[in-house]
Amino acid sequence: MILSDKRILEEIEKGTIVISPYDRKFLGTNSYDVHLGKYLATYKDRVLDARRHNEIVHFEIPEEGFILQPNTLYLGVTLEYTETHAHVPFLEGKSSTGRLGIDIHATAGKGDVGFCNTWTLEISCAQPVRIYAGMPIGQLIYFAVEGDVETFYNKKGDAKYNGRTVRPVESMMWKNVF
Ligand SMILES: Nc1ccn([C@H]2C[C@H](O)[C@@H](COP(=O)(O)OP(=O)(O)OP(=O)(O)O)O2)c(=O)n1
Repeated sequence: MILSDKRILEEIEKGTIVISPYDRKFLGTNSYDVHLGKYLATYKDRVLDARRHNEIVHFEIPEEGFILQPNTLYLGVTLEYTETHAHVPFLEGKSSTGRLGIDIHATAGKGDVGFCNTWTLEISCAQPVRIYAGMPIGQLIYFAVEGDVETFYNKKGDAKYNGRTVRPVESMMWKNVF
């Protein structure tokens, strides 16, 4: 079950959903619009290695915007810091973003109950496209959970992406043992 606008508002009032900054006008019928933060990053190396810590270089989107190029993975970040303590948050693109040929996540759209942070975006594009800090980029939807949660993401000792990061966070796949 996906939460409606009224339910999202109730959860925000209870504190079980936190979205910061928050503006009522960004609440849709059953989603909340999130915006692109000013930091982007790209990997230093062209060839990535899933077993290694692949380092990234951060940069700021200038006032006049930044042109994304195809065949490059950009890491972006939502302007919004979020906390979701009782539901499963999902990050989805916006139709208007998709119609510009922009993908905002690569395979990972699901969040965990207890996730507290900004969202890292794995951005790619179909053709060159200029993007701007602060533009609407995606939407959060919230699912009700069936059953009790044993380990909330923010209580998991090995959670890789919890925290309060204003810049995108690179893959921590290297922390998995395989
Ligand atoms: N595009 C996305 C998708 C998810 N997340 C956040 C919300 C999730 O709660 C958290 C962890 O996501 P996964 O469980 O998919 O990631 P991993 O399994 O790789 O990491 P972990 O071992 O920490 O669970 O990352 C994010 O910032 N950006």
